Amino acid sequence: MTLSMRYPAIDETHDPALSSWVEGADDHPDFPVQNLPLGIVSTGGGDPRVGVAIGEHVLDLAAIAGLLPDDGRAALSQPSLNAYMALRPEQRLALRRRLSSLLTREDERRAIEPHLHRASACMLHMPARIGDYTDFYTGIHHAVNLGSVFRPDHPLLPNYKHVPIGYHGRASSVRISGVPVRRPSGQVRTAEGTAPELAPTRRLDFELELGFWVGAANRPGEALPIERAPDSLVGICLLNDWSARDVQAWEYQPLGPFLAKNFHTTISPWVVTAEALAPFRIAQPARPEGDPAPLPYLFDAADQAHGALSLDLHVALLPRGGTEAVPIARSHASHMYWTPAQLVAHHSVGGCNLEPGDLLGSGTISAPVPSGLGSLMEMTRGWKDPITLPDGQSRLALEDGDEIRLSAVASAPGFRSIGLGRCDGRVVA
Ligand SMILES: O=C(O)/C=C/C(=O)CC(=O)CC(=O)O
Ligand SMILES: [Ca+2]
Ligand SMILES: [Mg+2]
Repeated sequence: MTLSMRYPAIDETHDPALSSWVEGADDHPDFPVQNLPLGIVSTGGGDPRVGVAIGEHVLDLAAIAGLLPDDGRAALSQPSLNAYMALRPEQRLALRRRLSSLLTREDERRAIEPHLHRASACMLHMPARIGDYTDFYTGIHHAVNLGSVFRPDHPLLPNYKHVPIGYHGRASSVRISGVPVRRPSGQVRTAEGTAPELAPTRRLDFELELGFWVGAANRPGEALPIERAPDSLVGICLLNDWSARDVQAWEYQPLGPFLAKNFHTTISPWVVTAEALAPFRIAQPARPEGDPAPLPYLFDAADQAHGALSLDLHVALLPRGGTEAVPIARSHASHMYWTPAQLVAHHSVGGCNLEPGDLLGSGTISAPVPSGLGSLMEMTRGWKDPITLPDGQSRLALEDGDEIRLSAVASAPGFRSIGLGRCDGRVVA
């Protein structure tokens, strides 16, 4: 195996000239035939099943199981993608190639077209049963910004550049795009030195993150070497780690975030596969001069050469009562200090078994510029400077009725861009 083959290769399914017979798919910003993301959908009150997004349509894979590769087909007749995520890389690749051919070849159209549904008529469900969700802290600019508010004396703690920092999140409250986000109550202190009270959070915030879906990985007690980590990264999504910052500020020491971040996490419902991402892998930016080299278990030359992602990330706010979402931040996935493979290698190094359907959050991905901040706590410089919206409203924290929309586009010269779909959540009282 050559170094560059750790991740799926670019093949005929990424050809920018490929055209689908599905009406409108070629012009769709997120889901042209070069993407083929998988999700769980139902139509007309039917059972949830595996579907693939193509333009404004969804193809029901359970209904065309007979046309899919024999090896691995059973994984696609399930009400979740956990079995798909457990497939071997070559099985996942064979499925993608078959789907690409079915949706581009005119001679397949008659057999396939009856099983296409308009996306607007489909209900989307959680893509997988998430056994465990872990949130990392790889956005180094976010870590510096947040640290300067929480711990002005040491914004970046001395471990940051040696160990991928993370915390075990809460899988049960991860929800797909569109599910309203109820403002949580929690213990807060109104002023330093006063007694805490139980109150609805006054510092509700969002976090711009990517989610990494884990597939077949390691057995309990066995570390997964970084060289094999790419096989376990089956796809990505957008992730908004809603945060109650006043609760967080009071509760987080010494064990880290707890109730401040476990009430609701929003993800985009489509799994954009590792295979689809082949053209969008880039080198991990070189560590600044003077930063420590990662320990050997976190270092792989191929991962450094291909393990980062070329994804533009966007945040928009649709304010309460508003009709138009306002762009409030734009960042890029290359601001992650650690690659997804490094996160997997680190998570498993002590023998913790990762399972198909586990979800890893990147941590908030802020860019090192004022227009690229991935949370309100950063944009307001620690609740000091409100942001002003075009309609004259201003915000320090999110208000009831506000909606946050995350989006992302993968692009590379010579390839068709693909998107991650929607990751929206509206705050309710
Ligand atoms: O104490 C801190 O520095 C802050 C920690 C977090 O907010 C945890 C978190 O969700 C990290 C992230 O999204 O980058
Ligand atoms: Ca987070
Ligand atoms: Mg758990």
